[in-house]
Amino acid sequence: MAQYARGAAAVAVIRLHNPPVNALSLTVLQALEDGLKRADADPSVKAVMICGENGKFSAGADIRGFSSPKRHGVPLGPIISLIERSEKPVVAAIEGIALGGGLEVALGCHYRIAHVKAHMGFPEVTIGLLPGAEGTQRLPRLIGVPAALDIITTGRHIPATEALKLGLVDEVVEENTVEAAIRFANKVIGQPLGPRRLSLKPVPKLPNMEAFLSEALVKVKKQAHGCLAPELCFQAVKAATEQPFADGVRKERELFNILLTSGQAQALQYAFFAEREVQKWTTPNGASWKSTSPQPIRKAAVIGLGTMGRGIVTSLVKANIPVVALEQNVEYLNMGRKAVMLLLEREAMKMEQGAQTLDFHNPARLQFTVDFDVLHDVDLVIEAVFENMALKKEIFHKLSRICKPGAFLCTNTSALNIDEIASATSRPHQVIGTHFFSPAHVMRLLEIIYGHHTSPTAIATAVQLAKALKKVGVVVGNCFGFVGNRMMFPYVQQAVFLVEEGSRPEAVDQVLEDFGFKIGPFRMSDLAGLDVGWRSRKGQGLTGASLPPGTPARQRHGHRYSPLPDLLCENSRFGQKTGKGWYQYEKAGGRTAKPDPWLHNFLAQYRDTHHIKTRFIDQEEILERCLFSLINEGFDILAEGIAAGPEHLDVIYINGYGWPKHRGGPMFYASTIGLPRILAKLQKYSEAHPDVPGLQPSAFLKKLVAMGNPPLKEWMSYQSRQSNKL
Ligand SMILES: CC/C=C\C/C=C/C(=O)SCCNC(=O)CCNC(=O)[C@H](O)C(C)(C)COP(=O)(O)OP(=O)(O)OC[C@H]1O[C@@H](n2cnc3c(N)ncnc32)[C@H](O)[C@@H]1OP(=O)(O)O
Repeated sequence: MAQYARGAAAVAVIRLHNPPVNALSLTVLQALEDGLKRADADPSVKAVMICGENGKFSAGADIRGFSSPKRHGVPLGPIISLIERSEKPVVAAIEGIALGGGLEVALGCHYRIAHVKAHMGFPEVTIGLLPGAEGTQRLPRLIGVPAALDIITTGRHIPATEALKLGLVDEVVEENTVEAAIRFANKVIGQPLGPRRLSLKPVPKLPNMEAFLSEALVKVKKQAHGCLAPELCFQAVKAATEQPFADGVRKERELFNILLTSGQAQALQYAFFAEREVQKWTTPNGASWKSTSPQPIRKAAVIGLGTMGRGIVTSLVKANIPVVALEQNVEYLNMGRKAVMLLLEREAMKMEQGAQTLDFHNPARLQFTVDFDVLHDVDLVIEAVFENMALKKEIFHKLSRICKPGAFLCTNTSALNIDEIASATSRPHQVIGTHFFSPAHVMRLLEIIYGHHTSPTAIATAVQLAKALKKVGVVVGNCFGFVGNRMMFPYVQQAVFLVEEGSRPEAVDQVLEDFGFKIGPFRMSDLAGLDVGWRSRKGQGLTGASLPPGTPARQRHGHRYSPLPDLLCENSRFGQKTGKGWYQYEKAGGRTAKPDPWLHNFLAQYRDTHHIKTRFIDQEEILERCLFSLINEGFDILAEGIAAGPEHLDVIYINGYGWPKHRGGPMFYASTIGLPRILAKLQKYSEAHPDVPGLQPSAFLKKLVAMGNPPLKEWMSYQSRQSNKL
């Protein structure tokens, strides 16, 4: 709702009230309209001030309302016009946030006063929409086309100080914003309102508007990766430059409706709520966020300053957590120190642009050492050495001796068994997996893996750490590859099988990049380094010296196996770092992937050697075999209770594996395709390839189809406790 009250003297106060973020529900909008009409009708009211309850103006329209079948109700646009038409000055007092429809309300007001810590923006593009309450028409009239396009097509939040420079707000205050706005309203009583009505203003002209717009469109399309909303946001702003206000509003509405019914908006809004839902973690034995408090992390340590360790140290410093960084010897320590300092200097430069500072030259905040004893007083250790169980166990054994009793011991691993690592310590309840993604100071995902003995407090503390690092922490159970990599294995395996059968790396990558992945599986493998998987396969006895003599080249444990990735490594093709992998690069460390005739020849010879008849593989088969095998593994993960729900898998894939957010994550995508279709296709492909377990439909998928393809929200109610492997 919105509360109506009288402020000092002749100012009516309308306070938006809908905790926690004052979203503009139908009730709030109705109350806002009633308040405006009441103020208009009262001759003793000379001005109106609109603010939000609890130090937040408004987070905009209620996002849940967009997918509600009863969406029709009080529309926001007309209420904003009502505010603008008021004959009494209306002042917005912006505290906390004014986002989306909230900012549109503020733009309808004649004046805007913001608190210095407030943020504003039009994040609609991030949930697949555009500012559909006349915002695309008012904002360019107020701050000009370049700034409006930037804000509307990126959805970025801008701080009040920037808003003041852009002319988006009239005043920024450090004191009580509501009182300042009431004083301001009193001062402007009687002043002409015409020039303050944005719908009456012309859009500021640019000397080269046409050229500017065509360049801007190219940039917007390039960054969109198949997402519709940025381009339609652009079209709406363009309409403001070409048409009168009323026509621009009509165009805005038309584009808004296209987006609303596109399916992408639904996917992006699902992703928005999924990200919040996974914060409310639970485990199969009943531990949960509700009943567990995290421990404070006042000081942390990172062991190992390779690529991952460097990124993790940088993340911790950025989060203002004092860090001890440890390496095994002085040579590695110096190399690590240099690399960390370089990363931090770059981060400091970026932060200075946003008027923030980064303190990392102070040894009390960042200390480098080779001495384990220095870790005696840290609250949490993140071990980030390479994937070697024996080494990790040795380190954890040492840590459990040196660290203080309450310290949490985290291992950054992408696949190894948390329980086995924990077994090397005297405190397995304080051991937890924290799987960072590279580069660790950039990537948002943190997979948090609890073992058999991990305490709820350790889980809560790791979740809290993720928040402090501005990451999305997703809590999952312990199995080989956890959630993300476990689902990735069959996906990459299919990509390699497709190449064996007749496709090419560039063809497979193209299909998956057209689908919306930032990078296809072969480009990704080249970037990560082919030797990483090779080492792991050697460790598992799948290749290398420990392979029993006589093992068929293309079979392991009775299942199909492709030795192609091993053969590339045997030819010293490790990917980008060696300038050759599935592609060729301009030099070792180069980044521009070019199809490689050597590889094409090599593939032809390989197929000849193994009597594989090359066949043409179409895009549909590439997409389905890669994606459906990944999704199929997801159903097994859900059945085993490794993740609490499909949202977890989707958040992991969007934030850690470049899955296109506008497709909502793999499990959401599966729900939009329809589970019966996925099952039928998997059945078809598994009949053609009976020796590939990843294509055998998951029992849980079959069960859901048998239960009538229930909506994603209901899937977990069909999971049986017996199949829980935790
Ligand atoms: C016909 C024309 C109509 C429309 C034009 C207008 C369109 C719009 O306005 S679309 C909405 C645009 N606004 C947004 O996209 C803002 C989304 N929210 C956020 O970015 C963040 O929530 C926040 C910055 C506002 C706050 O962040 P934080 O403090 O980290 O809290 P949470 O994100 O955890 O949010 C708390 C709580 O609030 C729920 N929530 C937030 N915003 C909305 C919203 N706009 N509608 C509905 N619910 C919202 C969020 O889900 C959390 O709820 P739970 O605690 O239940 O998970």
